[in-house]
Amino acid sequence: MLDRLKKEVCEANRDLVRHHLVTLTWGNVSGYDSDSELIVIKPSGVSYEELTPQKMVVVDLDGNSVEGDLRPSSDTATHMLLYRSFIGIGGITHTHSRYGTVYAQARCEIPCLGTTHADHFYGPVPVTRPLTEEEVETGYEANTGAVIVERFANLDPQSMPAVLVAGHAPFVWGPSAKKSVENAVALEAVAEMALATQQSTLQAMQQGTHSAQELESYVLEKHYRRKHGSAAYYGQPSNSSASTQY
Ligand SMILES: O=C(CO)[C@@H](O)[C@@H](O)COP(=O)(O)O
Repeated sequence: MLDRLKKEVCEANRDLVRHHLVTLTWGNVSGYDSDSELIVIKPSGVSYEELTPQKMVVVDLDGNSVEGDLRPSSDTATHMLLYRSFIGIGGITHTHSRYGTVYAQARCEIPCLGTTHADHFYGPVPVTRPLTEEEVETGYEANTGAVIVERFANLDPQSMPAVLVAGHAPFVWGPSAKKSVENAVALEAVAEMALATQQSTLQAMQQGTHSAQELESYVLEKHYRRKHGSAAYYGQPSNSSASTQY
């Protein structure tokens, strides 16, 4: 059952290492099959090198184990809530990638400072509020999902396929497990560039004479729409990234 998805999710998890997005086992990828309403997710604490499609864990949207001998990722309840809330997403990647996590720990959104960012994310990458002590004690992982969903009350998860959980790290999604990893790669790249941009102007910012310049909204609009939606014209006609919504 779900053999193709298990293979894709296994490869997507292994790709986290290839893209230098994880240290030790600090990250996980899942994929969602909308027909069966089942989630395939990395087993908790297992090294990426050891992963095989057979070791992937299958759970339903209530967290019941459906297949697999290993315990699923400790973040499974967060993934479950995102699949329930952001209808249409097919993959989720959670990492502690360095620059994305620096912004999450600073509890700062990643500002949209240039077209590299605008090509991929339609505006600043948002940061959640911190969880309360009660939320941590009464269902930490599910409540991590809840603060993400709360933050997206006025945001579109299609045009903004990423979030920073305050004091924690990024969660990124997409139409498939593979695409969610690609979005995590993009997030890390724009976070690194934004930090370098902000640091290079830091002295002037401290003196109050300069601040990092946010990208003009019309350039953001142009770059995002070149790659996303019905008016997209980036890439080749058969290239799905030209019409991909996430
Ligand atoms: O966020 C964290 C740790 O802070 C976890 O995502 C990370 O260690 C991965 O956990 P799993 O091995 O997927 O259970």
